[in-house]
Amino acid sequence: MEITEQVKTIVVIFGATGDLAKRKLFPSIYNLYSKGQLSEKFAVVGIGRRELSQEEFQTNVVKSVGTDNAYTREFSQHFYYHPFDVTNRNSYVDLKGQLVQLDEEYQVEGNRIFYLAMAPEFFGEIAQHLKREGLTNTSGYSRLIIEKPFGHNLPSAQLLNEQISQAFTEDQIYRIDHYLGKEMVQNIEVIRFANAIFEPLWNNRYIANIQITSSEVLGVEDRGGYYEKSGALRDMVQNHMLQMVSLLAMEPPIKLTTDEIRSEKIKVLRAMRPVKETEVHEYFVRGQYSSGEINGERVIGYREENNVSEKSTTETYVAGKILIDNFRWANVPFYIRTGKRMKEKSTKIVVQFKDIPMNLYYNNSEQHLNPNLLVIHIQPMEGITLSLNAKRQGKKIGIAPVKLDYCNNCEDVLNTPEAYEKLLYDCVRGDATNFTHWNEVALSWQFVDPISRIWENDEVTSISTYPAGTMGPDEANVLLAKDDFHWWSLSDSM
Ligand SMILES: NC(=O)C1=CN([C@@H]2O[C@H](COP(=O)(O)OP(=O)(O)OC[C@H]3O[C@@H](n4cnc5c(N)ncnc54)[C@H](OP(=O)(O)O)[C@@H]3O)[C@@H](O)[C@H]2O)C=CC1
Ligand SMILES: O=C1O[C@H](COP(=O)(O)O)[C@@H](O)[C@H](O)[C@H]1O
Repeated sequence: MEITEQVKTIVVIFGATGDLAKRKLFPSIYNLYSKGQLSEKFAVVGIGRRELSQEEFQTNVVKSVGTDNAYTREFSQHFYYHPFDVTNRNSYVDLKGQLVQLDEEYQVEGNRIFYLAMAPEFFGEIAQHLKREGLTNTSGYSRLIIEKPFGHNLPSAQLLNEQISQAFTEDQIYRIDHYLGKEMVQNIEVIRFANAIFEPLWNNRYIANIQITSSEVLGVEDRGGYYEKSGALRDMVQNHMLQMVSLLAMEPPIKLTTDEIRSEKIKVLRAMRPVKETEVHEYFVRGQYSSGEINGERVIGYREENNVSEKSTTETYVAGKILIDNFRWANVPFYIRTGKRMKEKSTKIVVQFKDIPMNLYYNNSEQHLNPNLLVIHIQPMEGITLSLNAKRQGKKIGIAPVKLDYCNNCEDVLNTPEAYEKLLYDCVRGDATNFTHWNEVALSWQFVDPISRIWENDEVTSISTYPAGTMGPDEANVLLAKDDFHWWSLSDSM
């Protein structure tokens, strides 16, 4: 039986009237509470500027949880609203008084988590006010959860890191990458290191290439302003995609501790071959969605979205080839692609094994055996598929592809905890393994910065478009074709 560790803490959410709090944070805290992972000894203080009464704030919490009954109302009684402008230093004194009072009332033993669910320009200032006004000085723990984006490029990330490091030490800082909270992303490590059949093959002798796709059907929605400055490279590649690459490529850690795992991931990021500015076009492809059709409905192009320039060259799609210059991965391409308004919502990893040395079954050169594929289905379906070749029934030597499937969430789709729920629980327990260390953030920016520099200086006309509802621009297919590979279809059923 799994032993549930009950935790006591106060969580201060900066940005508690925002979208992230409503859609992800309140429901996640509720799930922890209803599963008994949060004890009765917890309180949440929400910060925002708008005027809301205590009752209105608690009603918003109940609404975001989705069920209004005695239990959820009782849950919402743990929530307190404290409106102020985070740039106003004096307000932190009042907040401190409130935390001292709640600490006593809920007996949380001085444990405090400060969750920055706000625009990044406030991160440094909030951290510094928390320190100067003594809110981080407590008898329990004091931790900072920080949302993405962590900077815009390496220099801005360094500046931000310096600011928050004046108030919090590295082991108090929890930088969220919500992909690291996904069940099947966490499973990568287990699939690799708990199975005798994979690890011996997990290298350049047996693997031909690895493909990671994270495609979305949604467009930029109401985030045009943010996305114009970010684009898919900063929004998805710098963080989620490179994190998946590092989990797939890292060496087995000597122990499953936070430091050991992070240290192995950092080595991968260090070994990634830098893309020279002159080679960006050879290794990376970008695209922008034009109008198209998704699920039978017309959708507008990126340049017609709200808060997007009609001449925008911001990429909504990126495909790239990454090489890792170490003994294990020399010459094995890791292909990544991610984009908005694509054909389907899906995150998948396909490990393509090398062909067998000699094909005994077909002596005509037109017929090939399918390579073995290990597919890790991250979302929406969660599971693993292994594609093999087997004898076609009845025929003398006919070969048919067969699949061994494991579906993680087929029985109960609702049972998989949300990434935010898992990450919050990790933070209250002090487990930073699934958060990104500063060195990971810095190395990731170092890798993507030359690419964005080139793209930002490119001619306006140089961005390819792809119709919404497709799998991206054709150049992404050419990228693999140059190496005699192709993208494996996402619609491969489980
Ligand atoms: N939404 C999402 O799905 C995701 C969001 N993120 C990140 O999370 C963070 C928050 O995003 P999101 O919730 O969407 O943003 P929203 O714009 O929806 O919310 C912003 C919040 O900040 C508060 N706020 C803004 N300025 C001030 C101020 N000067 N003083 C006090 N409060 C202020 C707002 O409160 P009020 O309006 O009451 O002043 C509101 O609660 C961002 O860093 C974003 O990049 C990351 C991944 C996904
Ligand atoms: O961080 C982000 O991730 C989402 C995609 O997350 P997923 O869990 O739905 O795959 C993306 O839509 C967003 O632009 C980006 O900021």
